[in-house]
Amino acid sequence: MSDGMSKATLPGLAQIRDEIDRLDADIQALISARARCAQQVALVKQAEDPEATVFYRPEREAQVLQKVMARNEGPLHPEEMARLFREIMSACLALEHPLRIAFLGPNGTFTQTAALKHFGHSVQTVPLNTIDEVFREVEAGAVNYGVVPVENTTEGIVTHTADSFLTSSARIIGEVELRIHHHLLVAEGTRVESISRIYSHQQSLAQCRKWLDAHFPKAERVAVSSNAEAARRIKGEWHSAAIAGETAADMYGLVKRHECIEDNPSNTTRFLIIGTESVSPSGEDKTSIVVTMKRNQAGALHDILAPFAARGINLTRIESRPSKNDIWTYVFFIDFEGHQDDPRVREVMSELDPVVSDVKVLGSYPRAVL
Ligand SMILES: O=C(O)C(=O)C[C@]1(C(=O)O)C=C[C@@H](O)C=C1
Repeated sequence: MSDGMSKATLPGLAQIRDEIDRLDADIQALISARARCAQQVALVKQAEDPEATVFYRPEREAQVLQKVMARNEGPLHPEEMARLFREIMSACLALEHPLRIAFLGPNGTFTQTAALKHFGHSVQTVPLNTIDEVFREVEAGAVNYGVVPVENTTEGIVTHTADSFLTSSARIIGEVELRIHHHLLVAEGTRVESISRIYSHQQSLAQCRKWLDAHFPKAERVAVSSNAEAARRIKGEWHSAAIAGETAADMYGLVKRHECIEDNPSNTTRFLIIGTESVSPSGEDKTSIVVTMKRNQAGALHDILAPFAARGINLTRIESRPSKNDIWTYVFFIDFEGHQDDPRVREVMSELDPVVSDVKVLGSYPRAVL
């Protein structure tokens, strides 16, 4: 016992369980009281803006989770405690207004896991076939928000997501990071010696390249549209395996033959939450912009970065992509710390204006808490 309680001073099992029952009743009453507060909040929000009531408030949710973690005294880990509150808030928000969240499907993808990590389990997740469709459904208002992958620590930027922002009116309203663990999955009864084909998404095959070279050098690697699709395919193929995550394994009733086979143990993917509203400052925010350079402009990158450096604003990502409009012109995707309403950020934006051909704010949003 870590707190020095010896066996002799421990209360009996029945007594401890009585105490747990009492605490559970208290916790339950408090959660119900909290849920009633959320119902009142919903009425206030509706009264303030009856035409376009915005129930989901990412900045407030981030603050609630930050407070939970800051005041946590153990023995539960701060992130574990925040995850519990994540679910309580998710249930409270569902009472106010149930959310529909589109994600890059099918069911069982890492993107769905990211969506549930961000919004909690009281939302309805809607699988869509492509990143384009997620953007379209969000813009059309057919769903409340969307979740798309944007970068991976091993494989870099998800170009399709980045390029979608060039033409879409959707805004970034949040981010979520997920540690990606890949497993080699087989159908019940498949013998490892008989595996001649391995299905997965192209990015996952790349993230497990060294492991595959070492363990299955002869197996054919087949890229499919998602890890969940790979898992679905091997259900009836006794000579095949799939590389996918925990959720897909559970969903399709597969056996994990080898666990955590990713080459980089800190393999992490960052996802963006997209919507149509702008988010108020939370105090711990990031802003994403896309800057179109002028053609053949000497020192262009320096001109873009100098205003940030002058104000000590930390850049968290900078990525260049070909602009879709003109050959040999480029756009820069830049993420930095701060909110677009911060005076320092406003100054940077007004300094950028004359030195670039275009600058578009994709959104300011709370830094990922979990
Ligand atoms: O504070 C609010 O605006 C609420 O609606 C309450 C609450 C919560 O449960 O704490 C629920 C949903 C919002 O996204 C943010 C917070």
